[in-house]
Amino acid sequence: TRKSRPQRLLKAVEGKATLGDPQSVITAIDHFCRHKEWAMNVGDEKGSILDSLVIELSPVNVLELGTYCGYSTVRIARLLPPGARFITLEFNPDYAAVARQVIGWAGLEDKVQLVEGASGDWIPRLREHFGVQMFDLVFLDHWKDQYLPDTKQLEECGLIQKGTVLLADNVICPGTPDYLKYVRNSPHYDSRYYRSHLEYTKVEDGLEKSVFLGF
Ligand SMILES: Cc1cc(-c2n[nH]c(CCNC(=O)c3cc(-c4ccc(F)cc4)cc(O)c3O)n2)ccn1
Ligand SMILES: [Mg+2]
Repeated sequence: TRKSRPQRLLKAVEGKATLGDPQSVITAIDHFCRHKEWAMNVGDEKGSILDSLVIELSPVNVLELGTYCGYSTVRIARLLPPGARFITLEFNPDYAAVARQVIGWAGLEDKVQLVEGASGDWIPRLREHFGVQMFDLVFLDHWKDQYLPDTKQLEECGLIQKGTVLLADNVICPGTPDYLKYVRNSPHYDSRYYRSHLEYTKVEDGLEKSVFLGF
């Protein structure tokens, strides 16, 4: 059967990128998605905003919801300080299989723990299973209707604490209206919108950065 889009994206990485060079993997994926086939990676424009926030935060414990092909996983992992811990959750086994190879091609497999399964099932188990107490940064990029319930579950499990930064992709397109209303109206979050565009297009989209102020 014909290869899937993630598999074709992986072929583009293997054909163009240099093994062990994260930037070349990022460049190869952006080139493929801009000139060959669009794919739902965070992309280079929003990716640069993500980079600057990761550099500024220098987080030790990072959670990503929605690995997809591992593009944002590579963008984040390449900037983490030594000894940082990065867990990324992927629901779709085919996406996860491609992401493992993309992350491996970037030489970042030792920095990332890719966990397969639904966010709702894994969040309550992250502390006892991975020994993580709280996250400094959570990148939300999975099913858009899952952003709010998963944020509430992370709060209830104590994995979001004072100072934790939530960074949400696609708050305009496809849109996460209930999540946006929650973080913007809650007295427990200081929220800010970084205006940008839907990856590889001129359509408006952006990232919402929300700092938890504690209960
Ligand atoms: C752990 C866990 C993980 C997941 C999970 N893993 N991977 C995903 C993918 C989610 N991402 C998207 O759907 C998405 C869509 C668009 C888009 C599409 C079509 C358009 F026309 C315009 C925009 C753009 C984007 O940037 C997106 O990120 N979900 C799900 C559940 N549990
Ligand atoms: Mg996205």
